[in-house]
Amino acid sequence: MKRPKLRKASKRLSCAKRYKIQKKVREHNKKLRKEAKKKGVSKRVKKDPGVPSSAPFKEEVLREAEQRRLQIEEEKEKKRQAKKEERAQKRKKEVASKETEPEAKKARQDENKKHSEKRTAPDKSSKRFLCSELNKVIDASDVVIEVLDARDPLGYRCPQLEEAVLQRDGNKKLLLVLNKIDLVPKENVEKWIRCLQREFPVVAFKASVQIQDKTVQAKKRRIVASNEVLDRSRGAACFGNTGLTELLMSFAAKRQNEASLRVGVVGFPNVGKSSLINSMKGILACNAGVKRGITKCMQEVHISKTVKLIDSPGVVASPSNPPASLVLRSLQVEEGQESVLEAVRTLLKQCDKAQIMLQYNVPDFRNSLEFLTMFAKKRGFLQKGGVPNTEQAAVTFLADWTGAKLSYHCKIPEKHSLPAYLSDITVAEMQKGWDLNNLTTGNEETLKGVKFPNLASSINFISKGPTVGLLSVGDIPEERPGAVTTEGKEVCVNENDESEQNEEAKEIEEEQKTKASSLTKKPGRVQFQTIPVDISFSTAATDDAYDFNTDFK
Ligand SMILES: Nc1nc2c(ncn2[C@@H]2O[C@H](COP(=O)(O)OP(=O)(O)OP(=O)(O)O)[C@@H](O)[C@H]2O)c(=O)[nH]1
Repeated sequence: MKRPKLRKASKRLSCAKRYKIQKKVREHNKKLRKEAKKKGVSKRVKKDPGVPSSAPFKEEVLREAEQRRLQIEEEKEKKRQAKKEERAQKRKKEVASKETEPEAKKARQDENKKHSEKRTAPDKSSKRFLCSELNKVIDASDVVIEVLDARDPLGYRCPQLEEAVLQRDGNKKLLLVLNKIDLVPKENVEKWIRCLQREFPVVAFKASVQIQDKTVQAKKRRIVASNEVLDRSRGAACFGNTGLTELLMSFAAKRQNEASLRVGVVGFPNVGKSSLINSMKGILACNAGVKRGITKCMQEVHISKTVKLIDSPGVVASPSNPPASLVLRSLQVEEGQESVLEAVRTLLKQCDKAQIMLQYNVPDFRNSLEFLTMFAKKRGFLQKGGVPNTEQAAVTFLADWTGAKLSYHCKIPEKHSLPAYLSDITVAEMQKGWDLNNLTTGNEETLKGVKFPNLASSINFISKGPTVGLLSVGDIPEERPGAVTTEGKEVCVNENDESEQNEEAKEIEEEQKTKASSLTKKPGRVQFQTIPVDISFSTAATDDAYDFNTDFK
């Protein structure tokens, strides 16, 4: 009898055949892996699952991880710097050996070098280039406007710049513009105007920070279809521009010169030079922004037939200034000479801790790292696994201090004396030619229009006095990449700063101790720390601060 046919073929195999197939599959996979290795394709990295929210001591674990990450980064940075130095030394040796080569060859090489230098464009970010551009602006100007940040007018003054303007030929006039007055209490602004007026004419100014269109056509279009709500917002409003324009135009009209009045706008980086020019022109003629050192070259902008404004790069601050001044007025963070975390530490030391806690809505902190960790959480600056991004927090914090938001103010010096380069005669000379009555009424109108923060919501900042600037290209040392490290920072220490330096050393030591202790801890054991930490990851972190400026009636 014939057996009925099965519907499906059986999967049963002889062992020999099964082993043969398995062997073939193994060989095929091996081949694929080999090929991938040759191409450099590595295995997919497993995703970090992070710390689960239910885990006990999540805060401590995250903080430890962050501190470990920072230490690893620091070590990497140190290694990088060491390599750079090694390379620089090698280069030096090479140069030294070349010097011993025959004279004729050397001369030929020099000639080639000269040619190539001529061909290559100058490095626009170099301090020497910025300094030479600034000098060009001073030379080309009839009137020089020194822009000061109203939050620390004394700190933003540069004696070397003022002296240079007074000493140049052509009877140049110097005018002080107190910018960003909307970030300072009114009574403080008034006192500063009175104080500074003893030396030079002062104009109070609030630049518009929302000018966007770049062309004159766009400006016309904007006027036709203006959005009332937008234009009346605090940022878009500009005060003091009409007064300053009239002042310059009346000065230009009094001159017996047909050429237009050239007005150089100078000051430290991010003080608002470009914003001032844009506000006076009414369009975005110069690039402005929160980033420091945007302006690299001089730029002329006609604001009327008789007046021409010249934008300039920021004054180069001398490394001999106190660290707090350098943090706010030099570009050392942008140039990589100082880490942003260190800059924040220096800055925090200048302020009242309680006011910082109130302003940023954070609980008490022991050091800058702890502050930044809490600040990062408040703002929602988190990395993978919920680790607070302290670096981003530091950048934001620093931008607040130099940019357009944070309100802080400095006290006016009790005693006033003229600086060495100014005499009563020079002061009188500087006041000549200006319509001073017009200037006073213009300032009064500006002060009436601007919405000021009140004293209670403004941070009390301790000014370090005028900042030393480098005005002569010869004073600026040749820049060697990576030559200055954070540890080897060249800072002039005067007697007053000594105690500050000791404090700083203590703080660094404390921070390092916390790092070291967290690293030596045995895995699985969590140590208790009595740090008040806010664990609410509120999305409205920045909104819950009480705004003292708003009338909630
Ligand atoms: N609140 C406020 N912010 C201002 C004012 N003027 C300028 N700013 C802001 O300050 C920052 C710097 O302004 P810029 O005009 O780029 O400063 P700058 O001096 O030209 O800067 P550099 O190009 O670095 O030399 C920007 O974020 C501006 O929005 C002001 O009157 N009030």
